[in-house]
Amino acid sequence: MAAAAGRGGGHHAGRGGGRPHGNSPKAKGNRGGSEPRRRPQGDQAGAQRRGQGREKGAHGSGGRQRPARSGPGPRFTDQARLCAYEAVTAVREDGAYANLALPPLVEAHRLDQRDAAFATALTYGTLRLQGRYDAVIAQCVDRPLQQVDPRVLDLLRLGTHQLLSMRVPSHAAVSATVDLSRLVVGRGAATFVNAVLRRVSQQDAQVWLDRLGQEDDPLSALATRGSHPLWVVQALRQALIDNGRDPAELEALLEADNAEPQVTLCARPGLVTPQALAKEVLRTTGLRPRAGDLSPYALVLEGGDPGRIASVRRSRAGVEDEGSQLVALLLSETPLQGRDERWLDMCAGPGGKAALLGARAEQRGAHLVASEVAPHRADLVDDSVRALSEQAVEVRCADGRSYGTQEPGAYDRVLVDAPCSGLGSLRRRPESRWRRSPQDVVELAGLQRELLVSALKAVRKGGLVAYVTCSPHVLETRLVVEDVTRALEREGLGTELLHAGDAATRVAPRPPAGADRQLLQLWPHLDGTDAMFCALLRRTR
Ligand SMILES: C[S@@+](CC[C@H](N)C(=O)[O-])C[C@H]1O[C@@H](n2cnc3c(N)ncnc32)[C@H](O)[C@@H]1O
Repeated sequence: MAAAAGRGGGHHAGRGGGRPHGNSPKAKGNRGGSEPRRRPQGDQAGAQRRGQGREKGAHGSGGRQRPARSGPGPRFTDQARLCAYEAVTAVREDGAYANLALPPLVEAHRLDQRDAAFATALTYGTLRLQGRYDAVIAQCVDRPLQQVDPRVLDLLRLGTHQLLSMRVPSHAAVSATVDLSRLVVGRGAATFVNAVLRRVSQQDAQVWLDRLGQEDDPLSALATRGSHPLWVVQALRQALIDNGRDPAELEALLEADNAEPQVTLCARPGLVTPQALAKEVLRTTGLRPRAGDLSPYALVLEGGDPGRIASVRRSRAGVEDEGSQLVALLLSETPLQGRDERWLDMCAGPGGKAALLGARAEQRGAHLVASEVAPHRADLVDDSVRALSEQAVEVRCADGRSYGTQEPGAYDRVLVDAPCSGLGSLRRRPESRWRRSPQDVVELAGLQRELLVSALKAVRKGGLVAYVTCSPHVLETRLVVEDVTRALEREGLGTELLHAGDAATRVAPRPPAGADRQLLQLWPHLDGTDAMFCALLRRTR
């Protein structure tokens, strides 16, 4: 059914019967039994970059990794803004992901820490608030934005972000963007950018916000001001209502999506304690982290580069949102009657939850199969669990949909962290809101149903399944659970929906905002986490 990805190939029950993984040198090496299980080279962050480099995004910006003025002649002095421009353009032209495109650009432009932080804030902020800025810019140009050279529009968005959302003095924001325009597009563009940004700079951010969307219906106005596509705003409103919340929270939710998330670490149990990790963070970064609210293993930092922390580099700790930590713990910490030895993470890549579950499995004498369909993401899982023993965690490359038929009733606990629209993690993926469409949600909802069916068949009677998404969209959350449990009931497979809110209250240092509900939904504006969803199901028949 599955191919072993790097570890545990020798004791894999279905090895060789499914999706081949022979292209991976690591998998080959392990099959031959000659490669050491723990790879000696490389840190986690570096390995993630290498792995992600095979995903859409990094290769898209491959042609941009050289500073535009690195050849003969004077080096353009404002490398930070040039770097941000190249990142934003790579996102627009090549479909790159900002989080993958930016690091190699920062390196290529040889930015120091301060400039790297500036370029990152400028790139991410510009992409997140692009909808709002386009509405501002549209009021300052005398033609439809579709008729503006897209490179010039990128420059105008970058300039507008500096003017309205960063602490850059107006004259500096305008003149620096004009200089950049002259360099990357030409003189004519620079004159145009100068005229438009001067108009933008005539009002402050609040005046612009008050002016935006005045002639629209209230939801469209909110979408423009909050810089989200209208269909996303409608879906989020529906999700709030579906979870018994006041739709008036919508504005706060959109604003939370527009804020920079804090850096959260997970001190993987048995590998490093939160206390020891906190000391290490202080020593390495000078920052004093605070304990998490929702996960006993979480530490929250105001900033800093987690790649510098040795425990992170050695996979004893990882960068992981508190919401992600909490939902993994809901699966591992909810009491179970009978055997509790075989755990499955069905959609494990890149491996944050697998590492936390694997750490708990190791402490409890259980065995985790961390399974992922995409070979390069299975490699990332392998990297993320490398501090754990081979007895505790086995990484496989397999389609999660096959477990229900290939290994029925074999597992005691199963996590389905399903591929989803990601509408719950818009803070982290600044461009994703502009890329996704309602059609994506419909397509993903089909796959999510198949994966949950497979999980409920793969778990033994009395066993637990956690169905998780990083989206609050009703189609990807409650409706998946309801449809699947109803359909399986007709086949004679019974399930009981446990109270995930109560389970969260038992696990989390502070109960999340939605702790009163059976289906747990976390919220960026209330919990400070991604909008993770978790349904906890026990198989009864
Ligand atoms: C939301 S991510 C999982 C995140 C992961 N659990 C973590 O905490 O790092 C969903 C993953 O499911 C994988 N996936 C997509 N289709 C799949 C399938 N049919 N079977 C197994 N995994 C699949 C994707 O490649 C992606 O890595």
